[in-house]
Amino acid sequence: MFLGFQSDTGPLARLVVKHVRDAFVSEAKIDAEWRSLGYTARPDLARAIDQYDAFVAAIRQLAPEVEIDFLEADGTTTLDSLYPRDAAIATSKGMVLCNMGKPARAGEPAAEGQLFSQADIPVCGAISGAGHIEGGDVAWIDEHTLAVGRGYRTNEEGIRQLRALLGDAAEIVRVPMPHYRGPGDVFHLMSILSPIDRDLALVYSPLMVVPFREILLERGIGLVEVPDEEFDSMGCNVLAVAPRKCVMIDGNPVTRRRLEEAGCEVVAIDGSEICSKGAGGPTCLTRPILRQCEDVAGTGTARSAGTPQPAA
Ligand SMILES: NC(=O)NCCC[C@H](N)C(=O)O
Repeated sequence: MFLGFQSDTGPLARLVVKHVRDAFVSEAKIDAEWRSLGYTARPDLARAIDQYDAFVAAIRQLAPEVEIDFLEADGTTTLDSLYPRDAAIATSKGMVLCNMGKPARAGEPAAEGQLFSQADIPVCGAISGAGHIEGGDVAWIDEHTLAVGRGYRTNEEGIRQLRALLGDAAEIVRVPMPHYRGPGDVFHLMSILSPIDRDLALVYSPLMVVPFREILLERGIGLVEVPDEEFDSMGCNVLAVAPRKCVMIDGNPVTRRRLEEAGCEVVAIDGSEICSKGAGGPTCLTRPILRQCEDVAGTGTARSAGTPQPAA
């Protein structure tokens, strides 16, 4: 049986990112877009570049062999393209291109699709028409189970199309999301859930529906709770680079201590320009493409999107 890359916690072998230099592009572009996109303050480009370089270094510190594909600057996307997780979903059948719930982000899936095609990363389909889904609403909780948040960015039609695309490759668990701060806010499933290992997830339970929390517990996933005072500082948005090896935003000391007590190695980055102002944490900054397999025979081979699944 394989964990495969239908995982949000296996050792990262390959990922797609967009350097902030190529997402923010220029001072003029920042000036033109930050308010209308809902950023809390104007990002400082020079500081953002330094922070982004440190973020990539943190990933490489925990996963020295990781292969990183960088999206290029393009004329069809906004500052929000800094957060490539949201534009695609990784599955054993190939990548699924999303259809963004935030209209200003409409150009991002095609831009990622172009990179996938240049880099020979298979794409198995796209969400389209009235269907909306964003990758931040989607998380693997085991190799066959995909949790999908049904909120303001992801609708029923998007989930229906995703189900049809995946067929028996995955069971989709639909997770109703609360209204919380309303449609203008950035509030994804991964705002309240970060998978950390096969048996561990970081959660913010006050905004999680009971049936989903129970599903996590029934599947043997232990929960590390983010305290109230660290929710707005994105304490709950933590990237697992490998099982129990993670990158988080600094300024969340209680969450960090709880993760370390659960056996995690944690690298914290300064996210004041690249995370806080645009409301996207380390998981949002990355689109994992390939995570190394775990298999009971111990061959430990990695498979790319679209590689046929061995029989369980
Ligand atoms: N998965 C995520 O939570 N992504 C963060 C996206 C932030 C971006 N400013 C947005 O509004 O979509």
